[in-house]
Amino acid sequence: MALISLTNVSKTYPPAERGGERVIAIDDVTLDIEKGDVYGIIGYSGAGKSTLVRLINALERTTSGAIRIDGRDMTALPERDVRRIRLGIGMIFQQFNLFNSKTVFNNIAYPLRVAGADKKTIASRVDELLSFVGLTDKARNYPEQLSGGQKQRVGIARALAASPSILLADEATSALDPETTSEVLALLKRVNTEFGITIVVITHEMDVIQTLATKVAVMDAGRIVERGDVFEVFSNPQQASSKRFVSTVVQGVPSRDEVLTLRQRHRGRIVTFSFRDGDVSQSVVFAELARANVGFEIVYGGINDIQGQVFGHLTLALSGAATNQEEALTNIRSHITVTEAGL
Ligand SMILES: Nc1ncnc2c1ncn2[C@@H]1O[C@H](COP(=O)(O)OP(=O)(O)OP(=O)(O)O)[C@@H](O)[C@H]1O
Repeated sequence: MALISLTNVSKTYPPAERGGERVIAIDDVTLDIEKGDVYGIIGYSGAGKSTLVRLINALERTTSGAIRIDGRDMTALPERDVRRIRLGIGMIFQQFNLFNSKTVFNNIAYPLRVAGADKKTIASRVDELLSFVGLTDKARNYPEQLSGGQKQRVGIARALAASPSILLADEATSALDPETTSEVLALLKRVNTEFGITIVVITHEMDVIQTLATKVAVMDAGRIVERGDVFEVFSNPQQASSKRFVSTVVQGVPSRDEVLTLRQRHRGRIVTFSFRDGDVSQSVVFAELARANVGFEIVYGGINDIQGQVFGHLTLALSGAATNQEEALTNIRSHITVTEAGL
């Protein structure tokens, strides 16, 4: 049984003004997240990612459909029971949402106090968490005395205080610089592997997906348009909208504007070859081009590594007779994916 299970979930908001349209933020989403998963939710701004997470946390109620946490339907339970289940779900945010008037110690202690834990239990649990996030020496400091990365580490410690089985992370590293992002991602990885906590991460950052997520769902206009293993979805997206989104975050795919510039610079046909671990080597492409007497220039490219599995894209401007180019591309297409750049 999935730890988090959404069945035909929809969420609509009333129109912002009289006579306006209702906003369909989530549109008939069915999704299973298994215990131990790190599930990435990605997609353009406004796709419905944050709403989805607020529904999982029951901070908002669904318009229709069921959300089960460990088999219990949150949408059918009274508020008292929902509150108890919510204690088992930690949450971290882009802007950290710490209490600025409380010390680091008291921020982390807060959920334990709300749950009615005694002083001794609180002290030992907070010490344990401070040590886990590497901030033992900051216990008496206030949030404003901390760097962004340190604040997020406090956020993580606070989210873990009540020993949740699920951690929801809404753009948790988007306000951090790349180095600090790596540190926080490494910490989240440990949260998953050492404590077995299931993590749902909303992000628009490739780093987060690359280093942390095991599975991913791509959202577009309130729907999940594609889902699955991270490497599969990123190296070979199937749906037009996920192709579009993925191409904006992976290395090596020229954007539409870049393709326009490439077309101004090069007269020939411009094609992108996509390689994945386990495919034939790039030398097959060059051999087929040479065999058909097709000239080329390498005009764009890049490699992506997703937890040890590699895929990449190479864009070439071709020259030579059109029939020769077609013959070479037909042969290459039997080995790897070939797309006309910009399509
Ligand atoms: N409380 C609300 N009232 C009305 N409309 C809302 C509300 N919350 C979200 N929406 C709308 O629902 C849609 C989905 O919003 P949501 O914040 O979930 O998207 P998102 O994918 O998280 O975007 P972002 O990446 O920008 O945070 C948007 O059209 C948004 O305007």
